[in-house]
Amino acid sequence: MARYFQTKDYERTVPVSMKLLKFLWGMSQPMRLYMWVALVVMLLATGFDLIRPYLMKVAIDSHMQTGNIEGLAQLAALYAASIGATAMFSYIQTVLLQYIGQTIILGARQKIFRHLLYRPYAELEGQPVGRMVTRVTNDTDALKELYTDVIVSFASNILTLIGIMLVMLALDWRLALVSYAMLPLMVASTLLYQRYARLAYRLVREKTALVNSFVQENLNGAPIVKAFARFQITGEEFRKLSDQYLAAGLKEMRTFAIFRPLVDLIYTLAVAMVLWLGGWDGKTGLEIGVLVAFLRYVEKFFWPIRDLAEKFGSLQSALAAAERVYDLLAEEPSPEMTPCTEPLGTFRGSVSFEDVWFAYQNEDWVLRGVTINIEPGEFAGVVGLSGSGKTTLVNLLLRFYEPQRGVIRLDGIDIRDLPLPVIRRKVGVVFQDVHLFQGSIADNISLYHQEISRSSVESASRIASLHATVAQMPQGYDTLIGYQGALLSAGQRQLLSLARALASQPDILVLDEATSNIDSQTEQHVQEALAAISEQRTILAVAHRLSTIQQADKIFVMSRGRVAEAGRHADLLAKRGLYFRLYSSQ
Ligand SMILES: Nc1ncnc2c1ncn2[C@@H]1O[C@H](COP(=O)(O)OP(=O)(O)OP(=O)(O)O)[C@@H](O)[C@H]1O
Repeated sequence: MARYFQTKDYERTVPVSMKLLKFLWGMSQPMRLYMWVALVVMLLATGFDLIRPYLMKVAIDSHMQTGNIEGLAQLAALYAASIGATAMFSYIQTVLLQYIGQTIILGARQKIFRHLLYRPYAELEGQPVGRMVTRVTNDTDALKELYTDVIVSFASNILTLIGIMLVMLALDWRLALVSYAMLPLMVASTLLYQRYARLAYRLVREKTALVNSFVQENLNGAPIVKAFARFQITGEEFRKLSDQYLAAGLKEMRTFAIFRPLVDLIYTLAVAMVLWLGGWDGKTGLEIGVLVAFLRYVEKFFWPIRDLAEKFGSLQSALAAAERVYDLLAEEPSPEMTPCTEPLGTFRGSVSFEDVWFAYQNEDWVLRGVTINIEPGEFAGVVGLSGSGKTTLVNLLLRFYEPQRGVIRLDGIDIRDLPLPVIRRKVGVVFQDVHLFQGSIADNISLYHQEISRSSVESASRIASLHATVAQMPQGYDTLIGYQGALLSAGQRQLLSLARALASQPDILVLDEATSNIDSQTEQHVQEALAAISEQRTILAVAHRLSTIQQADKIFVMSRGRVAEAGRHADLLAKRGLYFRLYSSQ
């Protein structure tokens, strides 16, 4: 059975640390009063349920045997009332518990999502999106169960169990002791069940996350799947994952399926023992009503135990989810979490890299002592072969990563001393890969910033040479652009992304291959517009197409992480070095 679950990871039990309990207890804080009320309601529902076998005993022993029809009718009414009360309290209990769970988890889900967004860029970049989706959705759902299904019902089950044991003792202590004799058997099978149920459940969750990631990745990359006719391979890979998911699900089901009949078997044993002892005792005068009531209590006696065992599985999975959520939220907040209290002053716009060394991993240096100086209002170009480190410069300037050595300064201030929100607001960037959100053109330019008015959106769009295209659209700036801007051409998407960077009127504009998909005529317009605005702001443009940066005040030529050459277009051509070769090859 030990090899039943192969994955070692899942053989780990969740340590219920004080920290975790404190975290869970803390999350329930706003709902605590409701939880107490739910416990009372639950006990009332169970109490009305438990009273019925006793009413039956009274009916048989006191009324049927004496022929007291009136008493019997009264009892029948009481019996019916208790059924009604149980139903009513059960309903209230369900609604209340769901309300508690949903409310707690509403807050938790928002916290997790915000936290993920604020994680450092380097960390997010390496994560499969599907796994993060699972954290925000599935894990919070599992956590919800803790509040809807586990905590309160645990307390209620334990109290109910004690209640039943006491009632059984009061009815007939010998029969009670016989029933209790089944407890060790029950505990043993419960423990065994818990062990395998927990492993099975974790396996299912892990496979769920894998399936989610796979579906997400392949649907995002649908054009590649189609263009490279990867239907069959992708289908087969998904089939393998689904098979693993199915196998995990079936393991979980088998574990579950064994447990219930096992409990029934133990229960039947208990009934047989009670009947045997009751029958034997019957000769010495055990009232039939007591026996009937006792048998009902024995049945109910096993309910909370079975429920506890089953809920223990939920408890474990919820704890596993809680642990992941706790670990996630306990991570050091990224500097972006710290709200910016300083007023956003204006940069004059100088940018400098001073002997900057950077490696994404270990000692694989991508930048090797880069020194760049850009004066306020200058238009600087960065060129170089693919992989020479141009985009990395942009990533460092935005503090997506920190350099291992050297300093980057904005207006002479080390950017590590500048609050991130300040940098992000003052440096506008157009990325190589354009990402557009669902919504209209205007929404995508303003990114829902209230302070960016429709007229700012329009003027940014004019500078980006997008206005004429938008003006022709029936809904103008309110035109919906579809999922990831599917309804726009690649060039239009780039122009939109440029307009977005311009709309916030940054002091420093960074363009990473911002015009690579645009025709030369439109590019010419963009160049002129940029030249006009570059009088008030600094522009740093990374480009493959050298025509883009010919007018630049300075051009830096990158080669293998170093600045190999720097100067104006004409001077660099005259040098007949790397820039000349790049230029000649275009
Ligand atoms: N997130 C990352 N993790 C690890 N290595 C990376 C990462 N991003 C880039 N690199 C590596 O860093 C080097 C420089 O990449 P960078 O994107 O800065 O080049 P580039 O000059 O902008 O190239 P291109 O012109 O193709 O955009 C490359 O060798 C690349 O493999």
